[in-house]
Amino acid sequence: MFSFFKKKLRSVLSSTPADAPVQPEVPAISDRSDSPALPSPPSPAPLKQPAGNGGSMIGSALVTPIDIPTALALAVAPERQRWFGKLQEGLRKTGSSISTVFTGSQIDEQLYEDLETALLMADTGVSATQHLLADVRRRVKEGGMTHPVAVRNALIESITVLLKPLERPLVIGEFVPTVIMVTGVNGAGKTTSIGKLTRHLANEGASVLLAAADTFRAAAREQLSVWADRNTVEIVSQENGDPAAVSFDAVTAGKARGKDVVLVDTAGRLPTQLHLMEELRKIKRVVQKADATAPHEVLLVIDGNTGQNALAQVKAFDDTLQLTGLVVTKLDGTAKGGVLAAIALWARERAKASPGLRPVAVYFIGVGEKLEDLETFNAREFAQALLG
Ligand SMILES: Nc1nc2c(ncn2[C@@H]2O[C@H](COP(=O)(O)OP(=O)(O)OP(=O)(O)O)[C@@H](O)[C@H]2O)c(=O)[nH]1
Repeated sequence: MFSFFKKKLRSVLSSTPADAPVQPEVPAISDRSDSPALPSPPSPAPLKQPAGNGGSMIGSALVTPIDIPTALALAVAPERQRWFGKLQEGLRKTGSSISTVFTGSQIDEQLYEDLETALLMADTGVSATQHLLADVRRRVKEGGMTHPVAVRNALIESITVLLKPLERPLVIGEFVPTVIMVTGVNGAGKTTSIGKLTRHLANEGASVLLAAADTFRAAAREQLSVWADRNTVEIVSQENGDPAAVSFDAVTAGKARGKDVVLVDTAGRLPTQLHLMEELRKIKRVVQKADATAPHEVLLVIDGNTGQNALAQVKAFDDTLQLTGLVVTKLDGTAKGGVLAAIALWARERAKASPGLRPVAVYFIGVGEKLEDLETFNAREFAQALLG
């Protein structure tokens, strides 16, 4: 069983740099009742009460508890095996054309040519395709392999090794609150993913404050609320307000109320909309003003179905914001799942070119619209599901 989040003790981590590599196997938030996983929240600061609506004011923003119908019972965490089945099913379109390459009886140049074509068709991109081909050839040679099935296994290894650096758990608890800024193009799955994350966090006992910095779309707040858990989630919103001001107010409120997590939902935008990209930069800057250590995560949600276009988004948003992580949605039914390999190669080159930057992780991947359709990313599992 995989934990959805990794928790860290603030005291333990005070000697650890924020960008230090994360070590695996730390207890999950779910065992917080047995361990001092998350520091006790400080006493909430008194908040200004607005007249007559039951909410409270943080700066100019109204903070109101979200009312969720009780019929929405908390979902039980899915078994990983069931998830693997879903992932395999979701990646079938991408994987099946690659797998047919290995149905012959010998390893020859034709096989490598077919593999190259299949990887390119899966939107792996030229560089990652060349990288994988060279690595597979080396493995085949060094291993003295003679049967195409062995090439398939070599490819699983090559993909696993390439993707491995992207595999890192999202850490909650090192900072209180952990401020997570979520960005992406319109329709990538931001609000849905934030909703799922919120629900998982709430299920594990973490208190969450949502900043509705998507001030364009009124429905975004309602969309979030159906995922949220009664009493553990509050939302800071401001109709037609300034997204940076909403974010500032939310982080301030999160600190005052000792929330475990503040999730900042931003409006969708294209990297070509420069003024909107500048607005994201401003949100990040203003969040930093509210908490000098924040944002602790800057996530980009990408639609896996958009293949190489998703890679272009990653590069553009990273240039603007210095991303720390990705959520890759809509890997169900896509023929373009190879883009993960392209992202991994980009991340590797980024780490070489800018060793001072925090590496970009793929924290979660999504294969559908339900809560259980978003899970933590695991490199080997992904490679096996792809070619399984
Ligand atoms: N098939 C599939 N659909 C998904 C997945 N994740 C999200 N969706 C759907 O994608 C659509 C867009 O999702 P939203 O969460 O509204 O996207 P958004 O990025 O917040 O959109 P904007 O607020 O317009 O920027 C919705 O219909 C979601 O249900 C996924 O993993 N698989």
